[in-house]
Amino acid sequence: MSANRNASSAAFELRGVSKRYGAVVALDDVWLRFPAGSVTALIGSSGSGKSTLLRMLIGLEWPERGEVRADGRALEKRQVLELRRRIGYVIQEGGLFPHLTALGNLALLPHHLGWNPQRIRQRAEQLATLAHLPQSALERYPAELSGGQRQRVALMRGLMLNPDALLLDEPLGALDPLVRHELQDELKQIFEQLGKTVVVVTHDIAEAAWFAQRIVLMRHGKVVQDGCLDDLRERPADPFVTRFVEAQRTLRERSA
Ligand SMILES: Nc1ncnc2c1ncn2[C@@H]1O[C@H](COP(=O)(O)OP(=O)(O)OP(=O)(O)O)[C@@H](O)[C@H]1O
Repeated sequence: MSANRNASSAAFELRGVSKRYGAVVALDDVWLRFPAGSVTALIGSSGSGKSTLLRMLIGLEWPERGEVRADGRALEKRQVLELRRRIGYVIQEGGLFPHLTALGNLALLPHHLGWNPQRIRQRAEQLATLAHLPQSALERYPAELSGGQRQRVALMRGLMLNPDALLLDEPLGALDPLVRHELQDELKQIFEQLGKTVVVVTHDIAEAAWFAQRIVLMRHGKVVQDGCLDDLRERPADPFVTRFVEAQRTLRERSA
C-alpha cells in the first residue's frame, strides 16, 4: 500500500495461511496475492472463510500457520494500529455507533489523530458528495437514516483517512434489491475513481463480476478457483464451481 506502486507490488499476500476455530477449519493453506490498485471479489458459500480472510488482512485475526504480508513485509502485531489507519474496513450493516450522528461516527478516528473539527467536516462533506449522501444527513443519527444511507456513511467512514486499501465485507448484504442495485453502481464508480486496492466479499456472483474482473471462489477454507467470470462459467476448476454458478441463475433462466 505504499505510494510507490508498481505492477509487481502486492498490497496484500497470504502465504500458506491456515486458521482453525476449535475443530472448525476456517482457512486451509490459502495462497493469494492482491496487487496494489487491484479490485478482487471474494465469493463462496456461508462459512467458507471469506470474512476470516478479510479480517486477517487488517490484523483482526492471526494465522495459525503461514504468513500474511502487507506491502511486501510480514505483518506484525506491533504494526497493526498503523496498518488500520491505511485500510478502510466496511462491514455489513455498517457497524455505526447509534449514539453518534453520522458526522460523529465519521469523526471518531480523525479526531483521535488530532484533526481539527473544520478539517473533519470538510472531509466528511467531500465524501458525502462522492457517496451521494445528502449533506443534511451528516447531522442525523443512524436510526434516522435509511439502510442505504447508513451503508453510505459506513463507506465514507472507511474512506475518511484516504486509505490505500478498502476491505468490504458484504457491504450491500442487508439492503433491499433496488437500493442494492443503485449502490452497486456507485461503489463500482468509486472503486474506479479512487484506484485503491479493493477486496470485496459477497455471496452474489453477479455482484462479484460487476465489481471485479478477478473473482476468488472459496469453499471450506480453500480457494477453489481464482479467475474471471468466464473462467468460472466455462472453465470450472471443480464441479462445485458449476454448482455454485448454477445455483445463482437469473430469474429469467428460472422461469424459462
Ligand atoms: N470467532 C469465531 N469463533 C468460532 N468459529 C468461528 C469464528 N469466526 C468464524 N468461525 C467459523 O469459521 C468458519 C469460517 O467463517 P467465516 O465467517 O470466515 O466464513 P464466511 O465465508 O465469511 O461466512 P458468511 O458468508 O456466512 O459470513 C465458519 O465455520 C465459522 O463458523
